[in-house]
Amino acid sequence: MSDIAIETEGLTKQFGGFYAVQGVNLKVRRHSIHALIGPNGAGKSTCFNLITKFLTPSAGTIRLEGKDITHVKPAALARRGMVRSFQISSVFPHLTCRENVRVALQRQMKNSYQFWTPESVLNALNDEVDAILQSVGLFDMRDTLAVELSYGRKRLLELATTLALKPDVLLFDEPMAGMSTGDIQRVVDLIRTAAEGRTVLMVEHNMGVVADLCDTITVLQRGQVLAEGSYEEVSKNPEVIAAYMGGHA
Ligand SMILES: Nc1ncnc2c1ncn2[C@@H]1O[C@H](COP(=O)(O)OP(=O)(O)OP(=O)(O)O)[C@@H](O)[C@H]1O
Repeated sequence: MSDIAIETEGLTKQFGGFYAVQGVNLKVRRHSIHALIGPNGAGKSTCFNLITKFLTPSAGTIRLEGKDITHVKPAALARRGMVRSFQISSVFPHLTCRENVRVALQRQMKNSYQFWTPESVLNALNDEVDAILQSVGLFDMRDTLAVELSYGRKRLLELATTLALKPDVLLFDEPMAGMSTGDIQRVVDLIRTAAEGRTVLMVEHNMGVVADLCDTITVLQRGQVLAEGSYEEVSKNPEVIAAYMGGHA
């Protein structure tokens, strides 16, 4: 078995005549933490949205564990073990933290439509729910409605619901965006823990986080791969430095 979890070949997205992503060949090693970085407008979000199937590529292929997923629907990806985190939509505002995580666990157990599941069975899930809430630091707020949580805590709850799905591959789009310094450190620690035995691909602007957390970094510029390697390697690359200076980043 190859050690590549996600692979893109010639990945391309055109908007009108404009190439937002052009011929991107990406290899994300299994059980690594891989970041997509680059100056504003480099094509990171487009690339990420192509891989998570929120956008349809104009050309190219995407493989997950060697299987072509180019035409697989986003909802079907979760069943293949690939889950995109930090979608506000993954949290139900009028359910408590506990209920939110429980719903996600039930989804993972493919019980989501069994509304008649006896309360005793559901209660058996509570230990697992509480363990997940502990791990993200929300145990004390287990009975609080999601809508009442601060922004940072809502994001932690989203991470909890994502972890409850037990994904093999976790995808994060700017997981630190809008978070306080304290929450950033918590999420860095959480992602590091969550990444054990999993593959993580993320778009991240915070270079401190990228340096601290990521094994491999792909630098995009004008829709193409400019450089790839460890943070040490790419941060010394003169072309990368020039790209960031040009982008005033
Ligand atoms: N739906 C769209 N229609 C037309 N152009 C688009 C569309 N989405 C993105 N683009 C363009 O594609 C290019 C890449 O955008 P993208 O958002 O992928 O870059 P990015 O690297 O994520 O940037 P940022 O760091 O600013 O989020 C930009 O020039 C953007 O204007």
